[in-house]
Amino acid sequence: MARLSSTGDMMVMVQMTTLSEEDRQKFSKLVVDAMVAAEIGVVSVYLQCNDEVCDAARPSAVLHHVHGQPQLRMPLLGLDFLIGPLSFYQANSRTCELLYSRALDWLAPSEASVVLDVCCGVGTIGLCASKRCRQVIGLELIPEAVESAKANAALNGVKNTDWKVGRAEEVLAGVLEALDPSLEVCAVVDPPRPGLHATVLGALRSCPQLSRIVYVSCNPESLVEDIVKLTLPRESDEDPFVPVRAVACDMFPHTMHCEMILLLERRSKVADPRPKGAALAEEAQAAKEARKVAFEASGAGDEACDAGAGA
Ligand SMILES: C[S@@+](CC[C@H](N)C(=O)[O-])C[C@H]1O[C@@H](n2cnc3c(N)ncnc32)[C@H](O)[C@@H]1O
Repeated sequence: MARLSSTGDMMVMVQMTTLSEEDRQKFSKLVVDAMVAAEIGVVSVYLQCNDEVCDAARPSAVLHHVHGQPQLRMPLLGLDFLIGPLSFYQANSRTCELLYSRALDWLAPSEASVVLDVCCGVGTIGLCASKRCRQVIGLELIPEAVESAKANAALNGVKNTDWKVGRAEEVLAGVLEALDPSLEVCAVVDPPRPGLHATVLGALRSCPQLSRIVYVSCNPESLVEDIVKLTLPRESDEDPFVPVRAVACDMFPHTMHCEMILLLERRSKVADPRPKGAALAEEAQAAKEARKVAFEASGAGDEACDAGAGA
């Protein structure tokens, strides 16, 4: 892994199989000497022991800091972020600024609102939002990233943030329950490729204080699945989200991949652009589909078929 800051500084993490102490020292010297001699701005080098057959090391993989700074400084939208080798950071710093600016413009938090930063990494989006809102609450799986988020808040003099380490699917419901019900809430979600856990989608959808979601996604397939779960009308709740606008963001130029930003708002807050008759017909059809899906999921359909077969 090589990570380049806009300052020209670079962090490098080299994976190797587990070596004896003596061999590791020799290998480390070769790597560091070569990188320093190359004069390409390497200011931090790590070795990671990975005995797997793929490059995704286990979270418990042993890490050795063998040269320079333990963290890399990444300036972003007027703030500074210190990041370690295990934390996620957007691959393209220039496009990342465009993406976060657009995401926060669409989120448009009021000064009185709480911003949830779900899958917050080192806290970049939440910290960039912190000046515009009352409080930021970040949720993140990787402990190193949460420690960086806390350190980055302190580094930038930001005091209105709270960071929770753990799986969003285990932490979010408790966070929402603990919120003062009079507060307005909006959320940025930026999950990994598989998208959000169903529990997270359910908690977001059923939180009445939550008026707006900005979904940042690196995988259009899981994005679509999650948007359907947030927006499909159901008989049990009156105010689902509706997709309002979306834009693709070329985070990975010269590849087939792109990042998406999608804004969702509560249906009651959005004027329906469809002609009235068409809207009613579409909703009746959607409700019919939803009833069919619920009926099939309950297994009642199978029982009916079985009964029919036996008759
Ligand atoms: C695409 S990255 C986005 C990070 C951050 N928002 C940013 O822009 O730098 C997704 C983040 O979600 C975290 N993550 C993955 N699964 C998670 C889960 N179940 N609950 C909370 N965070 C999770 C990853 O560790 C990673 O930091």
